[in-house]
Amino acid sequence: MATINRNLSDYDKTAIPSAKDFRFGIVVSEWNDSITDGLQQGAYDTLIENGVLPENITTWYVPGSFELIYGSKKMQDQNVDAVIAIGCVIQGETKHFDFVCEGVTQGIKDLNILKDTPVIFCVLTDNTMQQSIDRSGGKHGNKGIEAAVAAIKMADLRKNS
Ligand SMILES: Nc1c(NC[C@H](O)[C@H](O)[C@H](O)CO)[nH]c(=O)[nH]c1=O
Ligand SMILES: CC(=O)[C@@H](O)COP(=O)(O)O
Repeated sequence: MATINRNLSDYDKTAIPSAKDFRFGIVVSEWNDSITDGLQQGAYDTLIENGVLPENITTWYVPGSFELIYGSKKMQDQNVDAVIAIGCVIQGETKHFDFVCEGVTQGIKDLNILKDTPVIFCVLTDNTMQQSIDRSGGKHGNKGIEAAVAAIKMADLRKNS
């Protein structure tokens, strides 16, 4: 289902496990920070709304989305129950977009395989800035909210599996 057919901020609050005992790491790319700051705020607020204590949320910043791989790897070692990797990659004039998107996708996938702390992929890969605006608190909701919900669910699965 395409994003335009659902709002990224919508979720069933009755279907979220208790998150009060969980610790979360958030790694945020500074590239396109007008977008990633909105994604981070959405994720942070959603964690708090679902019972996570502020002192149990650690937030780090990295230069760009490609550095989310290393930052998330180090965050996995910080005694957290899940990591949220936040970035915004926007198509430019060259193929660099393709390599950054593929690299960060594969890198975060690898972290989910190699270590036992889930890393949530909250990376926008958009054609235009407007698409990013629409998905970071605009008309299509906030992907940071979606990512925080996924992080809570995966932390709960990790605890119970
Ligand atoms: N063009 C975008 C980038 N590019 C930078 C890379 O992510 C990386 O920081 C650089 O290649 C040095 O390793 N990053 C984004 O997050 N978003 C972009 O649109
Ligand atoms: C995703 C990128 O690295 C891209 O925005 C850089 O722009 P350009 O392809 O014009 O160099």
